[in-house]
Amino acid sequence: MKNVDDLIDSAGDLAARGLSRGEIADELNVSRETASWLVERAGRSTGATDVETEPASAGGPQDVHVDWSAIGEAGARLSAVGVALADLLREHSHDVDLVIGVEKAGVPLATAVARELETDLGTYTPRKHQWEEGDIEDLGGSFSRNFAQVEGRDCFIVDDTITSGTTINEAVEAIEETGGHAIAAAVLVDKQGVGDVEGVPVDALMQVIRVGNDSDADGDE
Ligand SMILES: O=P(O)(O)OC[C@H]1O[C@H](OP(=O)(O)OP(=O)(O)O)[C@H](O)[C@@H]1O
Repeated sequence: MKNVDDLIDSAGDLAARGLSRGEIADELNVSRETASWLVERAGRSTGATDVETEPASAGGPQDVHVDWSAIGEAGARLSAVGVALADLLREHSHDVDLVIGVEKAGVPLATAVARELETDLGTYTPRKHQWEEGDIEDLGGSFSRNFAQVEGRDCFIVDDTITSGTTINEAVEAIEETGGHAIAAAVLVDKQGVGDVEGVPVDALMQVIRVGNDSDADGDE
């Protein structure tokens, strides 16, 4: 995807296929607010009338779409990026023998990291993946039984992006609640500048730092 028009078209296609705002946000790696804004724009350009709308500021939501498909579509590139993420994580410990990938996009990256670090691999599915309706806070995430279990073990966490920080927070909490211990996390791109979650360092190969204040109503950037 090269520009916002491509994103708007994709959001419109996904909405037409019946995907929810949350699913569109997942698919396009943007926040839910941005997904709603994109779908609204797609509806305007096609004249569709069955589009849910949410208020958006005149300039649209402040978000950054991360398209890392050039890495994800080629195994060799994915492996190379896995080496870089592993190198970040090695700074925190040489004794960790479990890497937890956050479903879905974090898992292929975690697989590459686990291979590089010669560790076991586990996966965590965030609660939002099980959400259909009702209060998302009533749901819990889950660790797949097809992979290594986290109880009693130190581990690293790997994901692709941080947008709000919700998922990485949830993953750290879930690991601790399950009896594991998160030593550090690494992602490709951190849009939030998380730094750490409850004392667990969070590293990123790239940080997105917005410069200037656009239409920021608070004028505090
Ligand atoms: O910091 P947050 O606001 O929580 O957003 C970041 C999360 O959102 C994406 O997952 P998502 O479930 O949307 O997509 P995926 O299933 O393709 O990984 C991304 O892979 C992170 O896990």
